[in-house]
Amino acid sequence: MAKKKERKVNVSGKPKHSLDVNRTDGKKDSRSAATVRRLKMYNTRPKRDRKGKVLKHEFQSKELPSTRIQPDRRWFGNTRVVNQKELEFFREELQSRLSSNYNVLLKERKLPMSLLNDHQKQSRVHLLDTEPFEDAFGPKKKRKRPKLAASDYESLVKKADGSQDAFEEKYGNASAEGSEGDGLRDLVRHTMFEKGQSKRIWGELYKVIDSSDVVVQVLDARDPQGTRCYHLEKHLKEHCKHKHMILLLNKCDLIPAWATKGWLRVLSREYPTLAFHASINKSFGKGSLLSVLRQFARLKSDKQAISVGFVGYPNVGKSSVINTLRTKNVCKVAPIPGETKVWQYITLTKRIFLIDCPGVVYQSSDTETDIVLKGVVRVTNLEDASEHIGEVLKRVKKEHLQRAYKIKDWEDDNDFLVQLCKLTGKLLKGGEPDFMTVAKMVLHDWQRGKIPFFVPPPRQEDDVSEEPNVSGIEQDVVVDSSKTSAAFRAIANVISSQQTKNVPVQKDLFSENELKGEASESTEFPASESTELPASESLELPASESMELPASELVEEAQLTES
Ligand SMILES: Nc1nc2c(ncn2[C@@H]2O[C@H](COP(=O)(O)OP(=O)(O)OP(=O)(O)O)[C@@H](O)[C@H]2O)c(=O)[nH]1
Repeated sequence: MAKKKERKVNVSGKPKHSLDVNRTDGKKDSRSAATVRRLKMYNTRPKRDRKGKVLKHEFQSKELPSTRIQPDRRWFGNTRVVNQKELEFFREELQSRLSSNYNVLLKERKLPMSLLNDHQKQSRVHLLDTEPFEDAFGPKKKRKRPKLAASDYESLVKKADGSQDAFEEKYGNASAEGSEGDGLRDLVRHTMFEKGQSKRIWGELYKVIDSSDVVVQVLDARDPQGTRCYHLEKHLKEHCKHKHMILLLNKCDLIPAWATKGWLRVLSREYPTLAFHASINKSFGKGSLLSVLRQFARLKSDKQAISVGFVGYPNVGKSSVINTLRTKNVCKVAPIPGETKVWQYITLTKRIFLIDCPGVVYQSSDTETDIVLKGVVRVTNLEDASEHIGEVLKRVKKEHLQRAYKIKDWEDDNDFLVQLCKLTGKLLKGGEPDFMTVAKMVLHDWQRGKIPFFVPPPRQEDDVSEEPNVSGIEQDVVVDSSKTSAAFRAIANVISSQQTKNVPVQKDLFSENELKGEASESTEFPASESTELPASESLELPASESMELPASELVEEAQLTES
């Protein structure tokens, strides 16, 4: 009889089995209970009949034994399955938040954004990049027939022609007109008219945007839409969804209060908008802007400090706004455009940094005169200033010009300049009128706001319900904390309360009628918002506006100009 093989005895008494939790085996790390459980799981095999059909499996559902779960590694990953309804709801909700300028996604990375962009991926399939033509479309093609909007080649060509015509009608004519209108002049346009458009300036702008959490777009209250940079807004919307943008209507002292309020209503439908008058001693809107910035700092509580970038057209008063906030001349200010050359960091409080940016102009169809009148070009550099005077005479009311220059009447711009030369004694040799000097004088006055001019806000009889969307500042979809919603509510309150304040106006610029202006005609402004202020008070600050920064919050100013 063969001797029974003796089992090896574990002399040490320590278990050695690989699936034993207590195994130490002389190694540093023993297997954890979870690892052992997992390893055991791999050992379970289904029970099959002779033909190989699964009869029973440990992981099979007891209620529905014949159901099998499709194996997929995603079951074990960090993913969630949602049904179509939930997905649609998510898409709609997020899309509406994204399209509103009052909402910002604070933590975009925590959202499955790819669910929104799925269709975009599909619409850009570059078939021939991945497959040879023969495989995709050849006679022995391996793929299904693509879905074409046309049944045969002719109708496809017809459709393509039709859409080309439609495109040309929409854009072609515009470009043709543009090139006709400007003609050769465009080619010889002085580089001076491309101020604020250079690569260097745009580089500065992008540096400021990249470093900012909140972007304040400063607009000239006299022509807010004309000094808006839509390109920048689009860029922020598309590429920097987590950055907040607010509009600041600066120089509101140069337009009647009803116009300021009208613009506030119109613009705040798109972005949170505040009115501002930059002045170190007698400012307006400083308190409101400071509290809005503080709320933004609260919103970004995960950061030590927030940076606020001031961007906008040249000469709209970006540096002046920063000086007003600091109650100190920390940035260079000048009545000429292009004073700020490089970006500049200013410390406002321990939690808020301000960044001044050089004025930026986006290429548009503006004529040379438009560019001059927007204050982009330095008047002293103009070769022929008198050619822009016609437009000034068109835009400014006659009574203002009569009052400013003491000229009673004129036939055209030439006659106006001749009379002005005589009145001011600007004559060349032989008594010839010095058009150049007086034209520059008028343009200087225009740029500095000495001749009253403003673009009135669009009328809004249409909708009472379409009140400024300040209440639209709601809590974010993602960060749904009470702190966030409190901050947004506070910002909304500041913005709406500013619309009921008395806006200071330089009274001597306008006639009584203009100051009352549309306000008296309009039913939109309640009596409490009357723009009427005693002359002595015309530039006084409302009590709540005289908000100073607490001394403790002010830290040493640090001007870090670009090295
Ligand atoms: N009346 C009035 N003038 C203002 C106001 N804010 C600024 N200004 C004037 O506008 C001019 C331009 O101001 P800046 O602060 O240099 O403008 P900027 O936008 O920094 O200009 P760049 O350096 O070209 O970018 C100065 O003469 C200011 O005095 C305002 O609220 N009211």
